[in-house]
Amino acid sequence: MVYSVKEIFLTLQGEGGQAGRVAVFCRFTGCNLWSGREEDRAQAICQFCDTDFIGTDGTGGGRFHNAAELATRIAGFWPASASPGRPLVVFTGGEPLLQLDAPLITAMHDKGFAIAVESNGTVLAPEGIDWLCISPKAGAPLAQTSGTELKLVYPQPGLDPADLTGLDFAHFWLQPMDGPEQAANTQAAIAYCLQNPGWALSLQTHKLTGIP
Ligand SMILES: C[S@@+](CC[C@H](N)C(=O)[O-])C[C@H]1O[C@@H](n2cnc3c(N)ncnc32)[C@H](O)[C@@H]1O
Ligand SMILES: Nc1nc2[nH]cc(C(=O)O)c2c(=O)[nH]1
Ligand code: SF4
Ligand SMILES: [Mg+2]
Repeated sequence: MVYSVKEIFLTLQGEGGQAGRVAVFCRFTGCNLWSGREEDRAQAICQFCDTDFIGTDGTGGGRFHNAAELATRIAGFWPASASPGRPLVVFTGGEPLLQLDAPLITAMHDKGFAIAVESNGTVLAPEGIDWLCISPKAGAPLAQTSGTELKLVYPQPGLDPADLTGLDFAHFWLQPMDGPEQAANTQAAIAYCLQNPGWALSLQTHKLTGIP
């Protein structure tokens, strides 16, 4: 398997239940719900994406010819330190489950990494993911109905949070949709959580702090 990677970087997980934890982010190229080109956004299934996932030209990006090569590159971003903690990689994109496979999961575990994934849930996840975050999209079929956390970008016309609470997740987050209505969306998400305490607020803390 050749892996196409937009970028690899060390940062703090900004969102969800692991916010604040140091992680190596590996952002795969490509998504099944949008081409990534601005001229296609209005026709895309997912129209609010905040991410550039085209190409392999980002920091640490490239084409990796096997799992060992990519795992070695990812592990190289973890700091050598007196307090190394448990290394964590977050596979995202684009849609990471179009590329993440069993050999890469095994290669990361062999290097001592815990594996987190950010997925839109349209593709079934392989075995062995330690922290699976699913973020459903209105108009896209949800195939992966279990995981660690469900993180719903809110609001999405046609996707009511109440229709998701029966799914098999340990945590349910509402994440305000970033964009021109970000302030109003944040207030709406807070109001929804206050009336529906099964949901908690996820802020994109990396944007608040200005880190990647
Ligand atoms: C860029 S996506 C990549 C992973 C995967 N394709 C997905 O959608 O879950 C990473 C996370 O950012 C969220 N996200 C994307 N655009 C957003 C926006 N405008 N406001 C808030 N969250 C957003 C997604 O829902 C997802 O949870
Ligand atoms: N710091 C930081 N945290 C994140 N959590 C999910 C992200 C993503 O784009 O998948 C993301 C991201 O892009 N940066
Ligand atoms: S599914 Fe994820 S990566 Fe794809 S366009 Fe939507 S938010 Fe962006
Ligand atoms: Mg992001």
